[in-house]
Amino acid sequence: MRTLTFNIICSLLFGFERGPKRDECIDLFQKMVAGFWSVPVNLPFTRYNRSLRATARVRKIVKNIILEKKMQLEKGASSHQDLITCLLSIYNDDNKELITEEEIEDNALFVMIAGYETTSALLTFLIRLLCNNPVVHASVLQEQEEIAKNKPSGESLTWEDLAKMKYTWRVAMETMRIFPPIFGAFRKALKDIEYEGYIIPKGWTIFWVSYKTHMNDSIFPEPSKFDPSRFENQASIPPYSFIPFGGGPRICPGMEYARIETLVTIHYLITRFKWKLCGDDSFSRRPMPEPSNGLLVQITPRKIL
Ligand code: HEM
Repeated sequence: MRTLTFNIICSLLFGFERGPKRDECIDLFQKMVAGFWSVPVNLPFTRYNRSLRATARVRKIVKNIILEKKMQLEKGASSHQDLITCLLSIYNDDNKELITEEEIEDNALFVMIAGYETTSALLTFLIRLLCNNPVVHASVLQEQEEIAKNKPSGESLTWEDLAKMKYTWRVAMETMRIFPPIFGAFRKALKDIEYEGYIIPKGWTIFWVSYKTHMNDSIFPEPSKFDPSRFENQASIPPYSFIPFGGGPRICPGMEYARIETLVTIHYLITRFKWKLCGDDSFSRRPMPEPSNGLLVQITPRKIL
């Protein structure tokens, strides 16, 4: 799933298509991300050191992509090909580039990271859940087959089709409630806040934890039960209580992208394949939730409608 989300983000956001360069990049990228949560000891044999070296090479690749795009733009290519060409084409009133190449490089890397392990964690846990829960699997399959059978063979999914995937998205939301890919983030208290008898002074840094809120039984009754129907009436869920994507002005800007990526992937997976779990079912957080020994599945093609 990580390879899939990485490839999607590369081709959609950077116009970086299939090929040996992209394959090299995913390998480097995995080494880079592995070092984010390592002890920062910079010696040749450490994970941290491998991550630093991989980061330098990924940066070089992204820098070259930016230069290539810049040349294409100078030759009259469209400024709306991908994220990089859009960022390169933002000018100030004096017709000067508003964002430096270094900033574009940083943004490109940040978006790659933010959209890589998050959606892949959601997809992995959805695949696991669909194995373990035949009733939910049957309902998702029914919804997706209904959409597939009304399309001429080979026609891509449309926005209208995505809007029809209501049950599938409720299953994804319930999956994120129980296994939020990001377990929390930092905020700064703008004023003194009283919380359950404690004062959090203005200026303090707060770490909000989505899992705790999602498991609060006064908001989500029987919180350990997997029940997608709790999202049928979303107006009944109090604001800032379902927060897999965070909230407020810094809410995840990739939320819609993640929804589309998830729905499209599940559509093709469930209508074309059957799968069953082969390995053990345990998982841990490192810090993303992930199956402890990978999610081993046996996958077989289904008869396509
Ligand atoms: C299931 C998938 C995803 C989940 C659960 C998720 C979750 C989150 C969360 C919890 C935050 C912090 C929000 C806050 O502080 O309030 C965040 C921020 C962010 N996400 Fe996502 N995300 C997902 C997918 C993506 C994708 C696909 C992209 C890009 C294509 C993306 C780009 C970002 C960026 C750029 C930020 C930083 C926003 C800022 O600081 O202003 N995310 N995400």
